[in-house]
Amino acid sequence: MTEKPLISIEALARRYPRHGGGETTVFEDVWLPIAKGEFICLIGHSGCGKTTILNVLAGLDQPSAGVVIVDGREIAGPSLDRAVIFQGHSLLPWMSVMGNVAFAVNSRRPDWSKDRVRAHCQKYIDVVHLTGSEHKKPAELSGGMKQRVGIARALAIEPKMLLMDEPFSALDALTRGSLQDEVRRICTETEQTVFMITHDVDEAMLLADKIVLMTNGPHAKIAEIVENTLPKDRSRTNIHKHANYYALRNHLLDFLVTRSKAFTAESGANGYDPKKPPIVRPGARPVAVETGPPEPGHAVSA
Ligand SMILES: Nc1ncnc2c1ncn2[C@@H]1O[C@H](COP(=O)(O)OP(=O)(O)OP(=O)(O)O)[C@@H](O)[C@H]1O
Repeated sequence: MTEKPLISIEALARRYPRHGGGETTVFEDVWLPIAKGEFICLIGHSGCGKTTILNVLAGLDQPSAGVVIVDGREIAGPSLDRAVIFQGHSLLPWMSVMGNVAFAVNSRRPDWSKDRVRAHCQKYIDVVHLTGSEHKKPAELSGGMKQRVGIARALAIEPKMLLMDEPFSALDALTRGSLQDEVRRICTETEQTVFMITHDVDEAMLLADKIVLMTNGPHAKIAEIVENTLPKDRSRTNIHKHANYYALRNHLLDFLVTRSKAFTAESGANGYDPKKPPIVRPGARPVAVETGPPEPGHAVSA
């Protein structure tokens, strides 16, 4: 990354006191630059600290060491610059769809007129295809529709960064698929910067520009940053037809099944530097070699 990142996670660590004395280091030495408009998915086994990192980015948790810099400033607490979409939709049950979105927009733009807020909210309600349901209360909506309201609400405050913690995991497969497509379309169109946690390799391959792989905890770290080598115009229906699909998928699965456990030994042999985790492009030809047919397997660059 040559330009200055929008967000910079630097030397982040989280420790908790251990029963009986001492402390447990969940993760440490986590470094990650995130460029404006980038869609990042974080993948790692349960307990490696993904949600904790997201909470630190949101300003809802304090790191034990390290900082998060957004637009050149260290973050200190929550901000409407960083909107969070959780697994549960956390809507205000007594308010309509419009009311829920407007509530957030009013907090962000207290100087806006009622009409301006309404028009702005309507734009995002339309974007998530909830036109016609503006007056409905959460109890009248399906799980997928509620999640759409959560997405519209987060997007409507036009945050610098959208944070999502497994936002689709509680949905049925059909709803999940169509919402994934919508989120991808919206984030691409609006150049939204996104940091998302998922356990789903296929979801990460569809949505992310970069897939950040974490080693198992305790003492978890970023093992690799995997660049998505599939074309930008990918969709759920054509993604598996691309030549890089299996190289990318197999690389991610191999990491999760095998390499995430043995990473300490592997990294010791390879001169791993947590400040600059290796950048991997499965299926792509090595960046320095621009002639000849694409290489099989995957290329690695530091
Ligand atoms: N308040 C706390 N006190 C002690 N330990 C905690 C506390 N909060 C979290 N932890 C521990 O920190 C570790 C990381 O938790 P976190 O929820 O961030 O992991 P995760 O990678 O998001 O897991 P999952 O994929 O299961 O959601 C866990 O082992 C958890 O037990």
